[in-house]
Amino acid sequence: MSERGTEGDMSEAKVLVVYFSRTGTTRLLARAIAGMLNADLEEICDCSDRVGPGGYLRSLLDALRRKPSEIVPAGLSVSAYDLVVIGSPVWAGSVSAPVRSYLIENRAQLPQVAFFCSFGGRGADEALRAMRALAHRPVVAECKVTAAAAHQGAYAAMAGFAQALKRHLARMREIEWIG
Ligand SMILES: Cc1cc2nc3c(=O)[nH]c(=O)nc-3n(C[C@H](O)[C@H](O)[C@H](O)COP(=O)(O)O)c2cc1C
Repeated sequence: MSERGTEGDMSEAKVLVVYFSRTGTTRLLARAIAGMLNADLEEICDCSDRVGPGGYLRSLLDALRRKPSEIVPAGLSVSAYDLVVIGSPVWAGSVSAPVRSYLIENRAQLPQVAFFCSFGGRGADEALRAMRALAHRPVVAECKVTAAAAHQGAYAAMAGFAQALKRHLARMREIEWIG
């Protein structure tokens, strides 16, 4: 499912924010960062039933087994963007299965990447490490936000993350002009 950003002061850099969210927390963060970067937004939809206790258990097992899940093919092509920002909930101290699949399926076409995750209280660094390893490329910036902070609207970390990404994109533009 995709939503288009509007034109603004970041109009020269094309940014896509992609995320998976089982219960809405990572979606909150994704919408916030997409707004800050005037980016397009795409939700990863997977084909497994992840609702309720059964869905929780299925998600936990997928994560423990480091098993990618079947996902709906992406609607927006990552190769059309200068930067792709990818967000995942932390599952069992790692990346969620749908984001694992997305990274595996799209990594050959990925431009520059940045990652964020939402989590209950532990395992965010490991999840970000797993995302880095799956992407097979250097990462511009990373951000982790607890679910509690996300639901309180505490987006200071996301604002700092967005600033770092804007600075990076501005530097890239300068290098292109000089080159
Ligand atoms: C299967 C499963 C495993 C989880 N494992 C962890 C974990 O290892 N560490 C943690 O801090 N939170 C863990 N959580 C909590 C989620 O990371 C957290 O609630 C997150 O913000 C949910 O994002 P979402 O609402 O976008 O799905 C887990 C949640 C699920 C469903």
